[in-house]
Amino acid sequence: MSKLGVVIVAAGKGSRMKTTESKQYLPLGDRPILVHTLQLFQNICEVDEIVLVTGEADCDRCREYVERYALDKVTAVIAGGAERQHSVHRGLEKLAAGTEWVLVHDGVRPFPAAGQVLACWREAQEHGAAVLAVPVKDTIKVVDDAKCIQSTPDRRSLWAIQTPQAFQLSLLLEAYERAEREGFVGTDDAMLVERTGTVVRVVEGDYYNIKITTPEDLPWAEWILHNVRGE
Ligand SMILES: Nc1ccn([C@@H]2O[C@H](COP(=O)(O)OP(=O)(O)OP(=O)(O)O)[C@@H](O)[C@H]2O)c(=O)n1
Ligand SMILES: C[C@](O)(CO)[C@H](O)COP(=O)(O)O
Repeated sequence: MSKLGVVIVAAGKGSRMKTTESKQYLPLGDRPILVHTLQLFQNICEVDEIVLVTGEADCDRCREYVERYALDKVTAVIAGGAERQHSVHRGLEKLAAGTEWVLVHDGVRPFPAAGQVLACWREAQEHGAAVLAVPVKDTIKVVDDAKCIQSTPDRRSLWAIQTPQAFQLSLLLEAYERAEREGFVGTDDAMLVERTGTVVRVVEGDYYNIKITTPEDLPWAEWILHNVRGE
């Protein structure tokens, strides 16, 4: 039976949110944003294990959440690193022996649809690596430091990449170890796999799977919680 592990990263400072409390702990409905995310993966029966990576100072508080919300798939709460990539790497190394597949997910994305999470995993099972994404709606342009437009990529080829990102664990660990050896730091996990020559597939998700990043995202998240995810 292939074991599926999830690494949820929540060790960032949330600086763009401009709050003293790190954004992953801000309330969404009656509980922290991070708890919603943890509960979503807890409730996917195919998930065998969850490793939570958070700030050093927040490990005890997260262990309390694990107890309070009966998150019994959380097998470890560990401290992250300076960059998201470092946090993910620490989480990967904590997964149980025998874990064949891994989903890497942002703790501040509480709304992926469970069916789409599983579709992403199925695609990775077939091809080794897959990510959830949505077609961009705006025209995207490359702009230089002087704020002058340099080019306009064809919008039909542009996708906004989300998480979870799904991988065969051995493939992702190899990519992480190579990136570390070469001093490469990317902004998502797929980048590290792409640079090894492995093709990463996209699975179309939905626009509700937002990454809560700036203050404007908070009322939108409350709306999604009450009007889409049915709380
Ligand atoms: N060193 C880091 C940086 C980020 N993350 C996590 O990666 C996810 C996506 O990162 P982002 O939205 O950029 O969060 P922050 O880095 O906290 O935000 P900011 O860039 O505004 O500081 C978040 O769940 C964040 O907690 C992490 O675990 N470790
Ligand atoms: C991983 C990610 O959510 C994919 O869109 C995004 O790259 C995270 O970026 P951040 O700056 O760490 O939020």
